[in-house]
Amino acid sequence: MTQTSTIASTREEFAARLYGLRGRYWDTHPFHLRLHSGGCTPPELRRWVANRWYYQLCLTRKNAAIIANCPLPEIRREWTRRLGQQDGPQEGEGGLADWLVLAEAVGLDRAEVLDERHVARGVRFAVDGYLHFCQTRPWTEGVAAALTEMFSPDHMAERVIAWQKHYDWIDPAGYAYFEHRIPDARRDSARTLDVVLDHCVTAEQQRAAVSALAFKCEVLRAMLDAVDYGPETAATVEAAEALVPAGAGR
Ligand SMILES: O=C(O)c1cc(C(=O)O)c2c(n1)C(=O)C(=O)c1cc(C(=O)O)[nH]c1-2
Repeated sequence: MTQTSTIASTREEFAARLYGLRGRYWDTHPFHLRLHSGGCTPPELRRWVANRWYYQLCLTRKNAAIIANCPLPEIRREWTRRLGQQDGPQEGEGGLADWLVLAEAVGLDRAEVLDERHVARGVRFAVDGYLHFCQTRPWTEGVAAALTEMFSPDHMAERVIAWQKHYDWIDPAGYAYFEHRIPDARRDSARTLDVVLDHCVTAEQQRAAVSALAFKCEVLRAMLDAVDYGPETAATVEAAEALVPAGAGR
């Protein structure tokens, strides 16, 4: 029988345990490797962008859930700043607006992103699972799950270089999202790590934080499994209704 330790790690050991999950980050997923090596077709690249939209949409809601679950005013005050990052101070500004510019830069219409027609069912389940996790777990675990951002800046920077090299048909205006996000992610993730190290101090809390970060790595990789699988999307109401024989039940 394996014994789970009841002795908390030191701050340094705990940070090393969190960094230890680096290998499970989505940068090494086969789809990302292919995307960065120039092996994706334009429709595949568009599928990645249209599916990531669903993740971007979830970010403000999961941050609001973390705030709702947190009893500490100083953390709530600080986390509130993150609510504006995707939504922006007004219409047409912020991360979501930048993502729509990216979508157009790769040849998608705004409408087909907004109506989520390309969102794969696996992406929907993975992202909804992440939101549910942040809504139902202690706030410290929601914060720990955001630590994938520690691994994201280099990956995002490599993405921009790879796309510019291999997909020169992309309108450069589309890179604004990553240009804004890379410095923000460096700053946010350093702060997120401090919050986790400060507030997860018992062996149990530290174990839960490591497991939250592992879960988030699985969420991100599951999204890519679904994007890699193909263009089949989740059944919409319209698609379900199309299966009903004409006149049936009417
Ligand atoms: O493009 C990427 O590879 C990537 C990864 C991640 C991540 O690792 O969670 C985020 C983002 N981008 C991102 O743009 C973003 O706003 C973001 C917020 C969060 C989070 O968990 O709070 N992760 C990420």
